[in-house]
Amino acid sequence: MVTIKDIEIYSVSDLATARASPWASVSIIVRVVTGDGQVGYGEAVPTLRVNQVVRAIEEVRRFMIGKDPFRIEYLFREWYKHEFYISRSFEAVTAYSAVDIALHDLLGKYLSAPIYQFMGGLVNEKIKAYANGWYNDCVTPDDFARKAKEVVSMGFRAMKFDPFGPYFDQMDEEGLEEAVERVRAVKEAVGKYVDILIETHGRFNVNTAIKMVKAMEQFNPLFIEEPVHPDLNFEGLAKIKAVAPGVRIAVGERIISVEEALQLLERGLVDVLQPDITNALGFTGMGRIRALTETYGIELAPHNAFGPVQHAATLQFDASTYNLLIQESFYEFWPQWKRDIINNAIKLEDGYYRVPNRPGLGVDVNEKALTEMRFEGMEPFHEEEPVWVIKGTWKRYKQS
Ligand SMILES: O=C(O)C(=O)CC(O)[C@H](O)CO
Ligand SMILES: [Mg+2]
Repeated sequence: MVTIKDIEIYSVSDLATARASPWASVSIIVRVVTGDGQVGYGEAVPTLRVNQVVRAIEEVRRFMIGKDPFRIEYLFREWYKHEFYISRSFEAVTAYSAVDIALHDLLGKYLSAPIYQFMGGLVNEKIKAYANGWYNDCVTPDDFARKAKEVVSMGFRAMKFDPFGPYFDQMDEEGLEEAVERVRAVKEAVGKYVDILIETHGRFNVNTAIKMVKAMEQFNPLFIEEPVHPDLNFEGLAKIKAVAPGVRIAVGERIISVEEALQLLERGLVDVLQPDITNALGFTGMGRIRALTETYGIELAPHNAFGPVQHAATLQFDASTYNLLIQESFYEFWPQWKRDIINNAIKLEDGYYRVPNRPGLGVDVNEKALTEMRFEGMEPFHEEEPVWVIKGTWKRYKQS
């Protein structure tokens, strides 16, 4: 019988080159090794949790060693039985998600099949992507317009950005005006047929979010994301739906269970769900969430903001997903060290990624990079600019 011999955990970074994405300036990669020498890779969420997540993966490792890696559903159920807080703990969930991704990678390698083959088979050979991480240091509308044009020239037909500068909870009239001007500049720069997606990062209280959504409706965004604070704010989302029923609302990057997805869906408050394979229980959780969204007639736009193993895993999931709207990608805007973690990059062609059809995740992890880039400790913390924004954008450009 094939058994799990070890789970190696690699925190990797080169803080000197941390660019647009402070929350992902460290990548947490797991490497599951079997007794007969095969390896599978997974990835976990770092966002100001690196040390805690590494400890949580060590706990999953304690349970996994000696087990049969192919009993994927059984292993999840067994760990669910032991891990008392798995329905409540982000750290417990991202730790398990990373290992679940690696188990699928392993299974694919043993079966000589890409993961999409046993997630339902190939539905989409090419995945439409939207760019994120492209607008670091953009402050004025001109800054945004210039970079947006560069994004289009790379082939992207869709892009997401957060135009809200340094506002949190509330936003005054000047703040709203600045945000509207930034969005208008991007829309004019990219033209009618390139989609714009407005990121809010769960910043606003309900009253502010309502004003914001009404002001942004004129730009026909593909969706507006996390318009209110992210604590499953059903009442807030309901008020937004009531005043702007035609605006598509996306949420879900922070959900950690299928049950949380259900709570959003059954209330009819969400138009696009954004589960993340690294914090929604890996392929096991994503498959269940996908079935739910199909039942409710909701589209998926998986969140994908951390690293290259997540990127490859998400594309495998997308390949077998019929109700896929669009796929987020930071890949083109990552620093080189992060791109180097994968040897055979998945290239963007006219705004689409072609899904690799090689076994497992379909990519080769650069093991040398994992050891050379080893990093101990947490990501940088910045008093003025929260870790979750694109670097250099927590600013106003008008001085009142
Ligand atoms: O990619 C997104 O949609 C984000 O919101 C990016 C982040 O700030 C990130 O996910 C924080 O962990
Ligand atoms: Mg987001």
